[in-house]
Amino acid sequence: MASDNNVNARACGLARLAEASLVAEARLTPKPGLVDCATTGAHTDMDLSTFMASARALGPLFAEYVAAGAELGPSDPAALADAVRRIGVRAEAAMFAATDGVNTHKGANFTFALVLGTVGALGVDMPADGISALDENGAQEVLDLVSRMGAGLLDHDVRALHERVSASEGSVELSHGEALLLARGMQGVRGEAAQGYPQLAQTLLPYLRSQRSDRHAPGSARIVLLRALVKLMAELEDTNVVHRGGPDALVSHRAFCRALDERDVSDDELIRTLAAYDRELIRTNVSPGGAADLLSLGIFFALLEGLFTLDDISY
Ligand SMILES: CC(C)(COP(=O)(O)OP(=O)(O)OC[C@H]1O[C@@H](n2cnc3c(N)ncnc32)[C@H](O[C@H]2O[C@H](COP(=O)(O)OP(=O)(O)OP(=O)(O)O)[C@@H](O)[C@H]2O)[C@@H]1O)[C@@H](O)C(=O)NCCC(=O)NCCS
Ligand SMILES: Nc1ncnc2[nH]cnc12
Repeated sequence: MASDNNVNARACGLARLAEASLVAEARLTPKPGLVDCATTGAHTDMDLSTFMASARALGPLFAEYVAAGAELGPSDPAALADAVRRIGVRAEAAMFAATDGVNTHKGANFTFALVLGTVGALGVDMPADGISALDENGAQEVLDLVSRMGAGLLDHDVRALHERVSASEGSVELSHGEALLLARGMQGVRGEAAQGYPQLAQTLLPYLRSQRSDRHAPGSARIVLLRALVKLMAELEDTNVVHRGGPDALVSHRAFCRALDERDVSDDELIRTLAAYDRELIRTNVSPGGAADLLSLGIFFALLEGLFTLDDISY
């Protein structure tokens, strides 16, 4: 009985950190093209309250992902993927119910389902005062199991998509990601998962770890996370950008962010530049939602690694 209580307590604790990561991402300001405390970015159907309601609705399902992982363990990635996908369908429904049908976190839910199922399966604990729950090797072990689960899901979804298209007489209803997969071979969030979220492992986490020295200074986390977002946007093949602005929009978006990252501007100039870029992406209706999701994931790993506390990200 005690072990069940421990599992439930751990599941709820880790789910709270994941939910807090979604909130910290939504509240980070200014984010170009995205919903934050200042603007709704390139979105007319959602605002910060929509994201808060979405995160709150996903919280209990996040705990279910961890508990499912704890029950199954890491030995059968396909069974674990199947278990979290079944929960994920309910989580997606809970999100849409909380947002009146607006897609706030569909991609984030997919990503956190795989990651939370994995941390449950690997027995990752909650960080305690000054004690991290995960080190760099542990983070890579999580991403390796996520990659095995994601590869199976990608293969399944690509095969199912082609079967759907072949079986359909005429037009078939496709999501933005499915349309880009067929038209351009872009694998979107499914491809990121199948590769073990390379931008997280190779760019985002190394950068956050390099900034750990003054992480608790007031306002530090906000600036560090804004710079991290720029690094992500410079690299990510974000299907949101493409489905809204076409492939050329992704090329110019990544070029802008790469140049901004390389200039290593002052904090004040970073804020001014991102606020101005937000106005530009609003004008062109471009929203890098995929990068926003990966930032949420990076915040979650940073909490587990003790790089941030919940106070640090309560800006
Ligand atoms: C696996 C699914 C979740 C995939 O669903 P779908 O076929 O829709 O997949 P995609 O369109 O390819 O991407 C879904 C979202 O993933 C985010 N994303 C995009 N590119 C990347 C990337 N390279 N890396 C990581 N993540 C990426 C992005 O999500 C965020 O943006 C959305 C909000 O932006 P918005 O522009 O408003 O999006 P739309 O409403 O679609 O556009 P408009 O109409 O407004 O213009 C929001 O989702 C953010 O999270 C992509 O949108 C699904 O098939 C699935 O399996 N569902 C079952 C349930 C489940 O998840 N199971 C648990 C795990 S198995
Ligand atoms: N803050 C945000 N704004 C718009 N789309 C998002 N997808 C994930 N986070 C987002």
